[in-house]
Amino acid sequence: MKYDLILENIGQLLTMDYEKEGPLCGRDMDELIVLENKALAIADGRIAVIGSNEEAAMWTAEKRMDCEGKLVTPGLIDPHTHLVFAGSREHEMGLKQQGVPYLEILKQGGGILSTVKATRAASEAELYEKAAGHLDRMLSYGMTTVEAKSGYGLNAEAELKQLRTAKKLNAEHAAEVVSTFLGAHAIPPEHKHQPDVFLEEMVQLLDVIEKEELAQFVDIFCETGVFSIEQSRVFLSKAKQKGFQVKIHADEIDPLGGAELASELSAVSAEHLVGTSDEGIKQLAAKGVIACLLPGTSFYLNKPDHAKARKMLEEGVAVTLATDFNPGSCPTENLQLIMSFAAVIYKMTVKEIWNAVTINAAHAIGLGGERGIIAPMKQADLVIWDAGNYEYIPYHFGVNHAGTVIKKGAIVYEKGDHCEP
Ligand SMILES: O=C(O)CC1=NCN=C1
Ligand SMILES: [Zn+2]
Repeated sequence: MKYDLILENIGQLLTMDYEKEGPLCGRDMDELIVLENKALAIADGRIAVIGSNEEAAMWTAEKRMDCEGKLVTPGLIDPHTHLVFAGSREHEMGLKQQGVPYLEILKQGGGILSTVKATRAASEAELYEKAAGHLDRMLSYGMTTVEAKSGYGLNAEAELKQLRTAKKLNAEHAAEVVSTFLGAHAIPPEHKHQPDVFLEEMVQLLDVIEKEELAQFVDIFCETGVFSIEQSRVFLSKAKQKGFQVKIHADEIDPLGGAELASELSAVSAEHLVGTSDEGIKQLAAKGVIACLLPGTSFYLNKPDHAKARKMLEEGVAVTLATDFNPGSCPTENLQLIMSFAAVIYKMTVKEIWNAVTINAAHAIGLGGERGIIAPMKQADLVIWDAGNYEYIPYHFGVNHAGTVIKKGAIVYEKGDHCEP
């Protein structure tokens, strides 16, 4: 048969353990399937066959790419971003440098609420154009699938505007976008003294979100001065009753016990987890809740503490990593940089890191077994890296190592200057 594209002379091919049912947990994360000197063929957007270079010499295709001994991996997956928003918050850097805490800026009507003001004022077209630019950059970093949360609308009209923008991006942009409804992201000024009335308004939105298929997941910012454990429990339980899977921003600043609540509700994932207790970590492992860790955020907020990734791995938790891309607490689209932070700050091994940004990230956004792996008949989302081995990417930090990015079998990004490592 004639294939569409053949990649040959692949130095190292990371397929990830695609025969594994669920995400990799604990010590299993420190295993990596690395195939040396391979070739693969793509047809109709899917991996057709993986073989030797000698076998590939007999294959025919529209296009052949000589990977010159470079590393090829699944496309990176970012399971936690706030992609769709208007405005920016560079002015907050000065406040943070003066030691004004994140929650204090929010309390004074800044932070999330200043992004809410800009997002409410923006049109859907303006939100789309801005988010598409960020998505272009993510794609250039090798990030082929991205989760996008709402949460800068905080009223029916603006939340739906954000979610419809994300849905349109998923339909039209080369990258894939998975949506999460985070209407419970903060208490808007108009409901400052009646948070429960606001939460009920957000619950009422769930029917139209489900009808228009605008989100697969529902999330809440469970935090001091935002939403309590009890408010989070009620809100997420109502979302589950309506058929949504749930996630939770948990223990980001104060250790309220969000991880324990995530376990109680069998959430798909619990996210941030900087202050999570040892008991909370045990419960995450026991209930198979994926820990989505965001080292860029605790770095950028200059936090003295970071999520206890090593403890989580020792306890058998499934860990994934994400940028937490947002205009306030982590304004970076660069998941490769997050991989470096995970190595330095969390002391995660490079094998654990690669599993965290591929196979485990896929499971955290409902795409387990479909994305974040390279296997026959699976969608061909791949990166050819400007590097000869998988250790090089987190090691050489702060730059973009993606050479060629392939989404559904099509080349969607090619770096102009192929700089040698
Ligand atoms: O500050 C932001 O805009 C995003 C954020 N939500 C919860 N933590 C950070
Ligand atoms: Zn977040």
